Amino acid sequence: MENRGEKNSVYPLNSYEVHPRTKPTRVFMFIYLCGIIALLYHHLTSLIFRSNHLLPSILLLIADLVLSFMWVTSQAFRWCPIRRKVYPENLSKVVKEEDLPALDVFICTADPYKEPPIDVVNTALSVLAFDYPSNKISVYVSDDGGSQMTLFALMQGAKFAREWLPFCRKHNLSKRCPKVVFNQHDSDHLQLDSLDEFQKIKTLYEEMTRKVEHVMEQGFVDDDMIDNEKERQFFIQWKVNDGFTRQNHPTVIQVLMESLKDVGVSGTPLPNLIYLSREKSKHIHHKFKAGALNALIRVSAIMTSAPVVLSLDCDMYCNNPQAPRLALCHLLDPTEGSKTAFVQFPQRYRGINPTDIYNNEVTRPFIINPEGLDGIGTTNYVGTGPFINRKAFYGGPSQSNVNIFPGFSGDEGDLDRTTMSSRLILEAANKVADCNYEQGTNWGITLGFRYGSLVEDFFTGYRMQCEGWRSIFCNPKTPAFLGDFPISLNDSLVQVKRWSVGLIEVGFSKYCPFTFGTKNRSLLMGMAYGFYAFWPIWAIPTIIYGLLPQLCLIHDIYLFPKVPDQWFYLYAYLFSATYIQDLIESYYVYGINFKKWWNEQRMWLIRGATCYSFSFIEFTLNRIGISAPDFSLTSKVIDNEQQKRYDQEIFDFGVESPFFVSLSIFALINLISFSFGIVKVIFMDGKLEEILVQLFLSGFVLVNSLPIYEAMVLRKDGGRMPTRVTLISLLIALLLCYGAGFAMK
Ligand SMILES: O=c1ccn([C@@H]2O[C@H](COP(=O)(O)OP(=O)(O)O[C@H]3O[C@H](CO)[C@@H](O)[C@H](O)[C@H]3O)[C@@H](O)[C@H]2O)c(=O)[nH]1
Ligand SMILES: [Mn+2]
Repeated sequence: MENRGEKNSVYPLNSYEVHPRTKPTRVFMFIYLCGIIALLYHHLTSLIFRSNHLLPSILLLIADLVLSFMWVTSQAFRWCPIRRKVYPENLSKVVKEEDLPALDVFICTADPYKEPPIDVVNTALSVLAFDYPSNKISVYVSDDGGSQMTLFALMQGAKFAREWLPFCRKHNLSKRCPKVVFNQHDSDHLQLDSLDEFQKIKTLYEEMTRKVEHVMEQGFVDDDMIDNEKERQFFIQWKVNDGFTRQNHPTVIQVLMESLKDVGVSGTPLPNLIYLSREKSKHIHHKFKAGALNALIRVSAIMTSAPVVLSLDCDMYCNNPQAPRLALCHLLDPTEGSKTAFVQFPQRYRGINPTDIYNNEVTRPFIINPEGLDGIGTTNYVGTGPFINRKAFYGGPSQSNVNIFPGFSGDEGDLDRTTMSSRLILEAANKVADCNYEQGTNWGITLGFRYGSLVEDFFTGYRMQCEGWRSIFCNPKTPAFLGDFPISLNDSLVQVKRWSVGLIEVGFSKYCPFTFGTKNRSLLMGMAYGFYAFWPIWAIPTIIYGLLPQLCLIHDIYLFPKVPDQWFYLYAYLFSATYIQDLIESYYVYGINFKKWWNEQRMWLIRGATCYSFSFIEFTLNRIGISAPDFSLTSKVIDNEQQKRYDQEIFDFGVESPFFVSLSIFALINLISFSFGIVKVIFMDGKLEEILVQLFLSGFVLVNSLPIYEAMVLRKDGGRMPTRVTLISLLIALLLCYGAGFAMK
């Protein structure tokens, strides 16, 4: 095992080691590659010499070509995975507390009804309470929902913060998100004599929650919810503008807490808290989250311009107040720090059920692959949880003096930042949040978050790396941030569909990783990012292997080598080796138990049969102008019924979604084909050795589909498969079974 991270320094900030599995993995890579080449050879010879079922043979060849392509490109993740350690205890020896860099935190929210304002407040409070000098923290909340309720909630949050932040510090709480602290009745770690204090602050929190809920019920901020004239002024824009809607409204910037003016109950300084709702107009596209973040970058550049930026989704609260110090162990590294664009903490979630039925943890792309990318210096950006070097938004690591405010009369460097809420500062900040400010500038092209993909995070991180920046994966035992995730199958698939559309957008752009990435960075990076950019093509082998052998079986067409045939063993090897390697990696290296792993592979099949193929259709429709890209925000509101089913690990169908029609068709065709095969072998003298592979494939899908059959016939609850979906899929499945005979023969 190597340990190349520990520099000559007496006080190292970080170190890393290469995974011990790297060498055996490379040997396996070579053996498996030989298997793939043999398989493709077999395909070609059978196509040329024994082409009795031309169409199915070509389709199988296509499926295997796609699988081979994905396998080859994904080896970039396995080439040199590393694991890092940080030594935050050494930070104080390298940099004085007062010299720590300032931190601007961006929190994005977009809809008060899908993202409850009280949760946004909780996220903001958890970050305001970082174990970091208060006067160096500025939290900016971007509200794309343009909602007075969200502003009201944050205003209440700022009042509560005056009590909460000193309280966290005094008792050195290890969790600082109020909702979490109060929910788990976690007062154990407090001294007995401070329990009173705990109760008192809990009551304050509950009062705040009640007020916010009341305003949510009303749908607006009533005068009697406001304490004084100053607060009334906060909401003036909603009052004077009759046409204030979420899509059409002026910029609202409100400084809710100002470090230099405000102090907490104990006289300690407080961080800055700023509410921003950028200007929106129906006539100018707002570019979703990327647009919101670019407005945040500019506004914060005017108001505080901290060298380090943290970007969070509104549901991602801080679970470890040490997080900034962990990130600084990399960003302040004497040799590598200045080349580092961002330090990414993984997306982790709270409340995942024990076997993670929808594979929300997506361990492979979120934990396993990033360790591989880290080894080649190009960890991917996942939108929430990265600590970013502000310079990386403005150009490559060697670039300097970039004008980030084109067309701006005042020089932002000249602005006096000592009073953040001065008229001049606020005027400038308002100007750069205008919806037409970016027109004719490089924002979204070479500056800030790049436009053109629904996964602005992936795209922007990738472009930074092509400019020469490196990035780092930091995955401490105690997750730094925890977030929400969709708890119904349909919502989960809708989310993955959005990601898929975004990824294909990158794949089919002029920045295609295979060409642009390889040229500007490295072959391994081009392969890894290319793998992601074409991720949804996994749909092709899933559809072919999930339907074709089954339909052929029904029509007595046998596609695979018979059992004692040498080629049969090749198929058996390739199939089992991938599954076993995946299982070993998941189980031994990442501690994922068998059930979780099984559910994970099931979700890959489900995604292949639903959202991946739908994302291709959506991407095509967007390209030819029939539809437009849509962000389809994930709802973070909890439906009690759904939550109950989720906690009991019961699949939640319930809605009449086209995804479920597609899924049911797969389930039914495989059921029919498997039954047919069994009947054939037992009662009609069918030869098992001839149909074994096809029977196995049907059986494999069948076992994976058990929850679907159950939801179709046995269940009565709200999460059952809607009857219409079952009937429509049955009809289509029967038609396909019948029609396949004509097509294949
Ligand atoms: O027009 C928009 C749309 C979304 N958001 C915010 O974007 C975040 C992510 O939205 P969510 O619906 O939760 O999507 P997820 O799929 O959970 O988000 C993942 O995927 C996104 C890219 O599709 C990344 O931006 C996110 O960081 C990443 O967590 C939320 O905070 C939203 O408030 C905006 O600010 N403006
Ligand atoms: Mn989310």
